[in-house]
Amino acid sequence: MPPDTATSDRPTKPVDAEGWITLKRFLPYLWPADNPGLRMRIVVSMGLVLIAKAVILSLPFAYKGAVNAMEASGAAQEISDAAQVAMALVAAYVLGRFTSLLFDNLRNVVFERVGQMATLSLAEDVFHRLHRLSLRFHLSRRTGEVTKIIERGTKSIDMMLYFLLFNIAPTAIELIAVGVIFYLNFGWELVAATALTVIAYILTTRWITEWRTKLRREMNDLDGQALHRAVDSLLNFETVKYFGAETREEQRYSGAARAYAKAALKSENSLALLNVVQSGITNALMAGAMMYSVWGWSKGELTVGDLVFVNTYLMQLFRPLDLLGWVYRTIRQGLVDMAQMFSLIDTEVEVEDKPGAPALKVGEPSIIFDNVTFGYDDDRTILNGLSFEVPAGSTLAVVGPSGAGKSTIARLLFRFYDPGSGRILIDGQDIAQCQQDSVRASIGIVPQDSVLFNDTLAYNIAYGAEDADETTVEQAARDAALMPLIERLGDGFETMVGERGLKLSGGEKQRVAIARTLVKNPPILLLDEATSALDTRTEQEILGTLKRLARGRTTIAIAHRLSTVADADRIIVLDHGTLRESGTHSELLSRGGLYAEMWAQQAQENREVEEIGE
Ligand SMILES: Nc1ncnc2c1ncn2[C@@H]1O[C@H](COP(=O)(O)OP(=O)(O)OP(=O)(O)O)[C@@H](O)[C@H]1O
Repeated sequence: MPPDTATSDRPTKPVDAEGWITLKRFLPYLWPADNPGLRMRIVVSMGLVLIAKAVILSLPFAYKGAVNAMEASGAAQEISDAAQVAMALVAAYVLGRFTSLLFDNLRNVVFERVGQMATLSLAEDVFHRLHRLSLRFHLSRRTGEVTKIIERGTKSIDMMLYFLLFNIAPTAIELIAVGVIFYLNFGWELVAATALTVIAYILTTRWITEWRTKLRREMNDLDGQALHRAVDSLLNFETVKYFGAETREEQRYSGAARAYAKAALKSENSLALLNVVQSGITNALMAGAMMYSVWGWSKGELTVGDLVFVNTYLMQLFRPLDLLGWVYRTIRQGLVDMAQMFSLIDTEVEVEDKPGAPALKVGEPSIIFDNVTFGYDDDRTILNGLSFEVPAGSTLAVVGPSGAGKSTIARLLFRFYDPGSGRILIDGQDIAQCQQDSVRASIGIVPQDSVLFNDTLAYNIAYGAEDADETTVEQAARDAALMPLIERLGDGFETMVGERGLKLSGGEKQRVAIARTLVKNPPILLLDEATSALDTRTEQEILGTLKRLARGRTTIAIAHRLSTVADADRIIVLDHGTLRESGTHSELLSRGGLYAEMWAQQAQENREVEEIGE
């Protein structure tokens, strides 16, 4: 499987092979190695199933006995004796039914926890995995579709456990037991007829269900697409409004939703066909078996009790068999849903820690890019043999035309990707050989557009460190010059910031991002065009705060507006992924190269803007 592309359907293997693979993956959840308590619950509930089945299998004997006793004729005493026997047998029959129901429910109580725990641990596994997947996966995923896959997959596990243990296994046992009982009481003909019917039933059910599975897959895909359209459209509500595109969005959503509704209808209709075919097969056997009993009775070989006996067994057998069709369908569908979810779990993690990789230890936070070559895709190189050094405690500015690869430097430093060749060293250690968590822990970032959680200001600031207390959060807010805003807001630190922080202005969001980074207190700081989305006045204010943030830290500042980084200790100019120039602002200006050209151009633009302003 190509890395990080799991949101699409699984590759087309034969359905059975895929089903078995999924079932094998599912076994550890069914029989958790680290939880003997749950395994005991499964054993006990299976025991209860067997007891309930044994009771059920003995019932037709009582029923037959009662009917045969009622056929007694002769003296009043004989009839009265027969009535007593029939009465006792009928009582035993009813008691048996009740006992079997009791055990079935007891089994549910014992088993409930197993299903819940299996669902829980599967959901936890998927969530754990999703957050560890690479940036590439998250950039290409569709959030709505992924949540739907998880929801369907985790729901299936409970159903699968239940059906496998309490329907398929006991029904198989019942089938064998009924076969033996029929053989001992009536000979091989009835056994053969029952066996053939069951085989025909299973094969037809399987055949129709395979076809239905394809329909279901189509339906799932269309459902995911409709949900994706809805989520994407709602997330972009601002853009929709800017372009007055409400109707366009409605049409797009409606198109997807209608396609889903059509597929769902097709799937439902195919279900009706399956039910009719199944019922036809089972009723044919019922008719044959009953006629066989009547024929035997007419020849004096069988009693009325035998007719009731056969009838009761077949009725009992068909109840779970009737369900077997539904169970088979549910299991097939569950397998499809779970296969999709397991493929999410199996998505290859692009950036992995090497076994036994040490944690990055930062004493002197120097950064070295040593001949780094990198491309997001094999056919396009973004950084081409890039080398530069940022001494500990200094500030390096990275400038260059759009698309030159500036932000790519930030992503590589964070180890969102590993370089194709070359090394990135922090304090002399190759970050590709260190634990990625430790690399990320040593770097703080203020991106161009900070996205906040839909929670309180305090929550968003405290997010910088797991153990941040109130004092730390307050101090960070003060240092990030957030206090005037917080004092203005009615709920202070407890103010909700809205989805993705939309209730705050761009400058305010950047201040929250700065406060969050102050809470993290990393030795290395990355400013990725941190002020380029702001107006000039807010930019100046935030730049002041950023300078305070950068004090004492090794800083890489990626910038679009050269004036914001003119005082950096060193500036490198990137062009098409290669280092074109490097030096201080004045050195670069006097060199008259790309930097001087960009500087002159931006100065010209500023003058034009000022003239328009006048
Ligand atoms: N995830 C990605 N997959 C494929 N290509 C990408 C990806 N991210 C960026 N690129 C491409 O890599 C090139 C460099 O991108 P990068 O974001 O590093 O440029 P930049 O110099 O920061 O540009 P800007 O100043 O416009 O932000 C661009 O051509 C971009 O299209």
